[in-house]
Amino acid sequence: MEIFNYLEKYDYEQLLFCQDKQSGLKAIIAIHDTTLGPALGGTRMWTYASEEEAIEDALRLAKGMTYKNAAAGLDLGGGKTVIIGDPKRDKNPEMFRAFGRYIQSLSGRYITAEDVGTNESDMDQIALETEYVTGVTSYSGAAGNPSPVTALGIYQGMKATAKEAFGTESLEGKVIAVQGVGNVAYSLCKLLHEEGAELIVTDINKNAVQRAQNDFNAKAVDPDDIYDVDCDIYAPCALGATINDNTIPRLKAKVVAGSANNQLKSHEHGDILHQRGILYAPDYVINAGGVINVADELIGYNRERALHNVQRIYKNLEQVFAISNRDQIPTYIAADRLAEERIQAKKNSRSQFIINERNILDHRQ
Ligand SMILES: NC(=O)C1=CN([C@@H]2O[C@H](COP(=O)(O)OP(=O)(O)OC[C@H]3O[C@@H](n4cnc5c(N)ncnc54)[C@H](O)[C@@H]3O)[C@@H](O)[C@H]2O)C=CC1
Ligand SMILES: CC(C)CC(=O)C(=O)O
Repeated sequence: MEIFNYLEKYDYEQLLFCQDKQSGLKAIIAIHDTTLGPALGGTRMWTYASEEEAIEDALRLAKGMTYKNAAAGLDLGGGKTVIIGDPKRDKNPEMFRAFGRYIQSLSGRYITAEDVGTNESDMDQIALETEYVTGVTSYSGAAGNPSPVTALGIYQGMKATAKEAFGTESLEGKVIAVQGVGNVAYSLCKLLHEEGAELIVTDINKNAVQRAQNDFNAKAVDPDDIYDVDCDIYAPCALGATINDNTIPRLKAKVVAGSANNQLKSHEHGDILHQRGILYAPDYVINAGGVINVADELIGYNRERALHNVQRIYKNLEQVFAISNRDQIPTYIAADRLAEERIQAKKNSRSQFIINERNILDHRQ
């Protein structure tokens, strides 16, 4: 990868490599855009096939956070971290403390939270070294695990999408295929089950599948079969790029709405969904619940306010669908326009975030 070419092409600000031999930390922090404020985005720990794959993931996820935070109306820019390693085998507290010191060295330009492979205890370790971490449990007024709130946002967004596609927001009796039943999707399945939806689930983790079968009467299929099942809604809740050339022709659903980041392998797959009449709820609009929740920590966490703000996802999606219908464009382009307009408006008066100006962190208690 020609790194500077890539950074220039998609207008990234910063890419940092952080290494700590003693703890085994190998982290990549990508900061995409801080026009709206400090970059907030989670830390993913994953076993990447190569360093290049890890860099690409960090970059793509960071850009997604810029758009997510902008579309959600947050005064925050976009960034993300990936830690290379197996979260089940390679984690240790010192690793997250070392990572926390690297975050601290950025003086607030980047704030972290959980993502795939990391949890509240990891954030608590980071918090021993830096205040620029959210989703922690270790002090009063902490937001804790964002996943259930992300799930609530997906549920709201799925209802808005169902209303647009089926003429009713009710999910009762709808058949919903859920790919990956981890932290977010387990809570999502609970809400869907309570509303009377029929669930078909898959996961590479057999225990996760078993739990969904026991708790929600879900039907289970093998991981690769989830694309072929007869369903109304496909909910990708595992990793990215599952909407691609191989899977689109197999989808029976009328709606794609789930929590995974970067669901479209590339932009053209958003065009193909549009052409096929499959309504796509843009990933970074529908899955903003977690970041809305942890961002509230920055102004003194109030759960009631955070949950109230998460309800905005319903309206944000209605706005995306209205732009898409008005301009006859795919929903992913409509969402990009919404986010880019907000960033551009701010860019007219200022650009990068620097710590010694008034910003969201001024409210931190
Ligand atoms: N946790 C949060 O609050 C947020 C999460 N997201 C995104 O939502 C997605 C899920 O996040 P979490 O639930 O936190 O992660 P998780 O790690 O708890 O759950 C992901 C699940 O997907 C399964 N999985 C992985 N590859 C699979 C495959 N090929 N087929 C079937 N299952 C597979 C895993 O075994 C795991 O159970 C990720 O893409 C994440 O970036 C987005 C916004 C916020
Ligand atoms: C998990 C969230 C709190 C932040 C994030 O990284 C995301 O929304 O993808």
